[in-house]
Amino acid sequence: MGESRPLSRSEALQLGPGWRHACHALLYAPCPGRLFGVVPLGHAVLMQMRFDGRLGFPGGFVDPRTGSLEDGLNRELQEELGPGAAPLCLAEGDYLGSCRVEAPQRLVTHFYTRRLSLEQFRALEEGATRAQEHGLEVMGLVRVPLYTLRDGVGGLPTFLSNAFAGGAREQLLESLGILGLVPEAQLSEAVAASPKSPDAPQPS
Ligand SMILES: O=c1[nH]cnc2c1ncn2[C@@H]1O[C@H](COP(=O)(O)OP(=O)(O)O)[C@@H](O)[C@H]1O
Repeated sequence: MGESRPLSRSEALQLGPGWRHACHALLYAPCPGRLFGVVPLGHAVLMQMRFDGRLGFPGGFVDPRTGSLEDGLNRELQEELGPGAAPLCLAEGDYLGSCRVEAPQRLVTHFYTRRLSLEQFRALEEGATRAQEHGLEVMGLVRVPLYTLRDGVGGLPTFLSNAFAGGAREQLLESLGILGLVPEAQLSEAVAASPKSPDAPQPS
């Protein structure tokens, strides 16, 4: 994946036909539970295990020549999350930002976030096995652990050492900070402690 550069929605939509567009969304809900009765979960954040073994957000390629970005995103969400995604109907107000990447292909990614109730979030999880792409492009949904365990590595740092599709890891980190789901200092510590980070203590 080449270097990714932010650009505005209107700049993105003015790019020529040689550019492909993809929209993805972070869906989240406040989650009052505690792991082992002790560690606060904070929020449930949805990602998915993809067909290629990488983690990503629900969404996919869209064609802005045939409809709005959000039309394309909502269609992809239904294919990947099932009919339970239909009532969500993401809109321009859910848009967070866009990035362009030149290599290996000319791609613009558009990112959205939507806060759900925990009941809505659970209904999505329960319905996802009936989605058209379940077992095909989507192997299953996962919740992102937002906490860091007492060993300093378990939880978010270890989650971040997975393989991610495209710019999904950067989108996750940026939106967790912007939405205030994880304090910035804790995010930076999790990145540094992630077992694949060059700054992390390496196993001897
Ligand atoms: O969560 C993500 N965030 C950012 N880019 C992603 C994410 N998932 C996939 N991509 C990239 O977006 C493009 C579309 O991939 P995706 O597999 O979502 O489309 P599709 O479902 O229409 O086949 C690919 O270049 C992929 O690398």
